[in-house]
Order: sequence, then C-alpha cells, then structure tokens
Amino acid sequence: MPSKEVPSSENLCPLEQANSYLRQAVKELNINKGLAEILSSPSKVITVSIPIKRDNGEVEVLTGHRVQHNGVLGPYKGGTRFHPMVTIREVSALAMLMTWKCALMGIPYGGAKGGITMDPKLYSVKELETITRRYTSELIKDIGPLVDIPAPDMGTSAREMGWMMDTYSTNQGYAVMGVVTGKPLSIGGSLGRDMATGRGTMLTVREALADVNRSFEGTRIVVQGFGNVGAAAAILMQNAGAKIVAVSRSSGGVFAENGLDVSALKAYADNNRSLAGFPQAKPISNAEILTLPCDVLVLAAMENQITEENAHEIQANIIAEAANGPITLNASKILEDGGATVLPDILANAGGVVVSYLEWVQGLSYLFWEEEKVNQELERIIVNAYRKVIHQSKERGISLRLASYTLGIDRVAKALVDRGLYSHQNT
Ligand SMILES: NC(=O)C1=CN([C@@H]2O[C@H](COP(=O)(O)OP(=O)(O)OC[C@H]3O[C@@H](n4cnc5c(N)ncnc54)[C@H](O)[C@@H]3O)[C@@H](O)[C@H]2O)C=CC1
Ligand SMILES: O=C(O)CCC(=O)C(=O)O
Repeated sequence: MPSKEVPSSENLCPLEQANSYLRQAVKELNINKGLAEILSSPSKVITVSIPIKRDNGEVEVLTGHRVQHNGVLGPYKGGTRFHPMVTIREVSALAMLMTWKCALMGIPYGGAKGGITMDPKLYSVKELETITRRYTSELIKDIGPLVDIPAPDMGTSAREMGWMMDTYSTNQGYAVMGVVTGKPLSIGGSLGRDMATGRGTMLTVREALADVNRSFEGTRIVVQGFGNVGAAAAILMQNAGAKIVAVSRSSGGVFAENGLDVSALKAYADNNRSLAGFPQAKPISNAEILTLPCDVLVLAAMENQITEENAHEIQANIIAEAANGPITLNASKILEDGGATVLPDILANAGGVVVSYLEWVQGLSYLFWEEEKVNQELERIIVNAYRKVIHQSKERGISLRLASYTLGIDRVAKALVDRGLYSHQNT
C-alpha cells in the first residue's frame, strides 16, 4: 500500500508494472515478439504448503512460493521474503527484476525470488525456524549451489539463511556453503554482505551527486525503511558526511532538523524494536517523511510507496530505489518530468546480490577474502554499471530506469540467441 492512503487509478500490481517496463525495453531494443515472450515468461513457478504446529499446539498452514524467472545466464538467484503481502504475482515480478539486475551487473545468474505470506513478528523464534526449515525442505529439489541460490530479503536475515543452509546440507550429508548467501560468517558468509545492499545504494547516490558536482558533505537525506538495507545505507552515507534528517519504519518515523545519529538510532531501534522515543528526535508519519524538503530520498521499504498520488509532492532531487519497485511507472514519469534523478532499483539496490555473488564464489572455492577486497570488488562492479547506465541514458535519450532495463535485457536476449534457445529467424 502507498504510505498515503488515497484512491488511485493506477494499476499497482507489481507484475503489471514489471511487464510494462519490459514492454518499454523490448520496444526500445526492437526485440521481436517471440523473444519478448520468452523474456516475459517465468521458467518455473512453485507454490508450497507449510504446515506448522504453533507453540500453543494449534496447527496452521502457511503458503510459500519460489519463482525462477530466467536461467539462461546461470543459476537462479534471489532473496526470500517473509511478509503478509507476499503473493505469487509479487514474487513473480521480483524474480523478473532479479534477472535484469544480475544481467545489468554482469554476474552469471538468472533471476528468482521466494516468499512466505506471513508476518514474522507474530511468530516465536522456534516457530520461525520450523517454518524456514519446512519451506526449505519443500524446495529441496529446486534449489542448490548450481541450481537456485536463495538469500535474505524483507523479514529474513542471516539467521534464516543459516537454517536454510543447515536443512539443505543435512539432506545432502555434507556442508554445502554455496546453497544460500547472506549466511552467518561462521558457516561461509562473506564479510561485507550485511552492509552490501546499503553500500551499493550509497555508491550510486555518491556517483549521482558527483555528476552534479556535489558530495555527501552537507547533503540532507531522508531514508524510508530502516531495516537491513535502509539502516546500512543511512550509516554509510552519514559516515561519508551526509546529514540523515529523517528515517522511518512501518510503525512510524523520526525527524531531526540538524541530523540524526543513525548509528545510535540503529542500536536504540534494535533494543526497543521501534524508533519511537529516540532522544532529540521528533515523531513523523510515514506519509509526511516522503515529502520532507531534502536533497536525497532513499526508499528502502517496499513496493508502491511513491505513486501518481504523492509524486508531485516529493521535494528531493535524487531518489534512490534501495527497495524493489517503490516507485510506480506513472510516478517515475512525474518525478523525471519534474527534473529529479531516479536511481532505479536494479541499479541502486544491486549491491546485495553482487556481494552474494562474491560470497558464493568464496564458498565454492573454499577461500575467504578480507572485507576490503569484498568492498573494492563491489565498488568496481557497481560504479562500472552506473557509468554504463548513464552512458546508455544519454546516448538513447531515455530514463535511467529504461537505460538499466535495456542493458540487462539486452544481455539476456543475446545469451538466449547464443545458446540457440532462440534464433532471429523465429519471428
Ligand atoms: N536485504 C537485501 O539484501 C536486499 C533487499 N532489497 C530490498 O530492500 C527492501 C527492504 O529490504 P530489507 O531491508 O532487507 O527488509 P527489512 O525487513 O530488514 O526492512 C524493511 C524496513 O521497511 C520498513 N517498512 C515497511 N513498510 C514501510 C512503510 N510503509 N514506511 C516506512 N517503513 C516501512 C520496515 O518496518 C522495516 O524497517 C525490500 O524491497 C527488499 O526487496 C533489495 C536488495 C537486497
Ligand atoms: O542477494 C541476493 O542473492 C538477492 C538479493 C535480492 O533479493 C534482491 O536484490 O532483491
């Protein structure tokens, strides 16, 4: 739901949005109908039942999904979301975005996404472990280090990845490090993965600021969503000199005109499970935070946060999609027509999957790197992709989003042709 609950004529279905972007890119690249159909079709759509016995003895049956979109470039890759709004259409859209994101980054993966429709806050740790293990068991034949490699997403973290890795490994009879990424360090996780998505966002914002001869120094930034991604981005941008004036969670936000101490706020939020009551900050609603005067707005919560209903009120010059799909198609156009720079999700949040790739490479080779090396590789890959997107955007006179999509989709289309899965004669 958009933060501001107003009636909208827009189609907010994430899959419709993803397909609309794909259609625009197909047109721009002059891709023919048959190839476009392959690009839009998921390879495998899996739905599983997850029966669990709750701590109070009652039986409950949850529903989980895993969608593998297109595996032409390599094993499927993508996060696992535990959230009440998970649907098959949402997971399918997010899997498609993963295909274009991995291709844009030049990493050898196809796209996937998984999720369970549930509110993890309503379950004990023991119940969450049971749910995660059962979900993994149901998918056991469809995942694997060369098949499909899950990772964390909304509502999951290294803890759940540890349970997934253990369930899969127990089934195989030996420790399989490459089956999931975003794992705890003790079982083959990578240094730097916990901050990687936020670091990627920070790097793309840094580059966008540099392109208008600015730096983080004195830049006023608002961050919507203070979870794995948003908190890391906020801390890294503050460390680089920015002023983080407001952040929010689903339960509400906090604002401080002269900037929040976001490291202290993270510790406070971890202890109190809420931002409310943080000293020297004022409460602010989830709708208000988006329209605050600021230089940069980082969206790190979920889909459809800026729609055609609130896009006109956004004041930031640079908007970074750290979340997947936080700005609707119509809203993107309104923001861009108004002169804002929109850093699209498949570029601005790709740091997570890039370091997942580095974690997977380390796990497969049983050789682990210093954090500095991980961060250097991440920076090289993200900055390189950013420059390609800027070049494509200027050369073709298209938005950064369409530039990112066309670069990713073109790479997948070429791979399909080179593998003989599609020939240009098949029109
Ligand atoms: N974890 C990862 O490595 C990656 C995550 N992403 C995307 O980033 C986004 C956030 O993911 P995580 O940080 O992992 O999830 P998370 O569950 O750790 O954090 C999400 C945060 O957003 C807040 N939130 C939800 N709805 C909100 C609203 N309407 N207003 C304000 N805050 C709200 C939640 O309270 C929570 O603080 C998702 O879209 C996810 O797909 C993208 C790439 C990688
Ligand atoms: O780290 C990964 O493999 C996937 C991250 C993810 O789900 C995303 O980029 O949306």
